[in-house]
Amino acid sequence: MSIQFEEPLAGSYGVVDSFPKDFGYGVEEGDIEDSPAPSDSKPRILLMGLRRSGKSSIQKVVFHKMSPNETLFLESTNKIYKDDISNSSFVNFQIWDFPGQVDFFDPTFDYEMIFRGTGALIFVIDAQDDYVEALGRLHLTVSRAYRVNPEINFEVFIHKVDGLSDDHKIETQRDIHQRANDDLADASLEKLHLSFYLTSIYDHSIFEAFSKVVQKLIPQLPTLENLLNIFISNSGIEKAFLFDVVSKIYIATDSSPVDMQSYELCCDMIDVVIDVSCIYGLKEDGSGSAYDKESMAIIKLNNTTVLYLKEVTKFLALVCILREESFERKGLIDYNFHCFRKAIHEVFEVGVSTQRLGTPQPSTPNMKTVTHNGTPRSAV
Ligand SMILES: Nc1nc2c(ncn2[C@@H]2O[C@H](COP(=O)(O)OP(=O)(O)OP(=O)(O)O)[C@@H](O)[C@H]2O)c(=O)[nH]1
Repeated sequence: MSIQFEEPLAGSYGVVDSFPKDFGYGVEEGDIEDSPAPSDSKPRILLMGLRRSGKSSIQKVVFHKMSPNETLFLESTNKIYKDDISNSSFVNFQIWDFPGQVDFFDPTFDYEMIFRGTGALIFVIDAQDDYVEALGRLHLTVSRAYRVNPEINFEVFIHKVDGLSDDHKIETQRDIHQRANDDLADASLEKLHLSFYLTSIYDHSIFEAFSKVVQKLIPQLPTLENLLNIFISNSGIEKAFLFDVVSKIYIATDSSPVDMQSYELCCDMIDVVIDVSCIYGLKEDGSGSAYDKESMAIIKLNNTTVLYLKEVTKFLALVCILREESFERKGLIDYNFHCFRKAIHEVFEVGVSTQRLGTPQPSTPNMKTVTHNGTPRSAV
């Protein structure tokens, strides 16, 4: 079904007719990267950690739709595995999966080059294992990386927490947090900030954590949040997520708190829509796409909640949660959505024209410009 351009209904809800003209996008003030760009210059997210901590599993589950059980059969990674996911996803970066122990003293390992082009370094710690060695490795890795590039976001995934009780999870997080920060303080690296997440591939926590990591690398995030806030408050919507359809990570949401259940509901909706579309939505000869401009879905739950999904760009979908009574104003919601969608496209078009005009690109974080379909593009 195509997007409708209905007249707004009169009522208590306003109409989003004037999105701010200044979307907050622009080239940030900052230094221009003066070091030579590495040949492989897409922004990077590095996945590091001890052997068998779960790095490859995370990458396969989040970006390649591998089911968690299948990861049991993954073989150990022996060399750096570069995964370029930009063709299928909004998220235009490379994920580098490192083999367990990286030897910083190995002369063939050019860690300076690697860290220079890195946006985020995710260090995975197996919470089901003794983590003393992992903490030592974490310290060595982040302190080296920080010296090369202090702009990297350092993210620690306390992983495999599906095996732990709730109390044990909290205790483990507290302990790891404390020890890691003590090590940094001892090395006078208090300015190095570590963010911690409890993750597991057996639930949505890994997608949530990855969402937060990616969001920090999107310079337009405040603008997107602002647009979502305006959209939901004028449409009687309770919560809205802007999803990268392929990975199911959300690249932005409105500023009300995210509860895990709502996020899971929206993820499940995307799965249902794509699965049904793959089975019944393609042409008879199998051509066509499971997700395109026409993609939209409405699911009414038995608790008077409605889930509403609509296409925003080739890679992005908006998924909203609202009450049945608010959905009676569907015309208004669709009109507002139309304005919202237009604004999102404009946000990303500014990026393209800025780039065409040859405006200097900022150095960090590494995703500063975007292509037409909203894909951030490296400015390294
Ligand atoms: N219980 C549990 N097991 C997990 C989780 N994530 C990964 N695993 C398991 O951990 C084992 C190791 O996973 P890998 O992804 O191969 O680990 P890796 O860090 O890439 O290992 P190397 O390639 O040797 O560095 C596999 O048997 C996975 O099934 C998780 O969230 N929970």
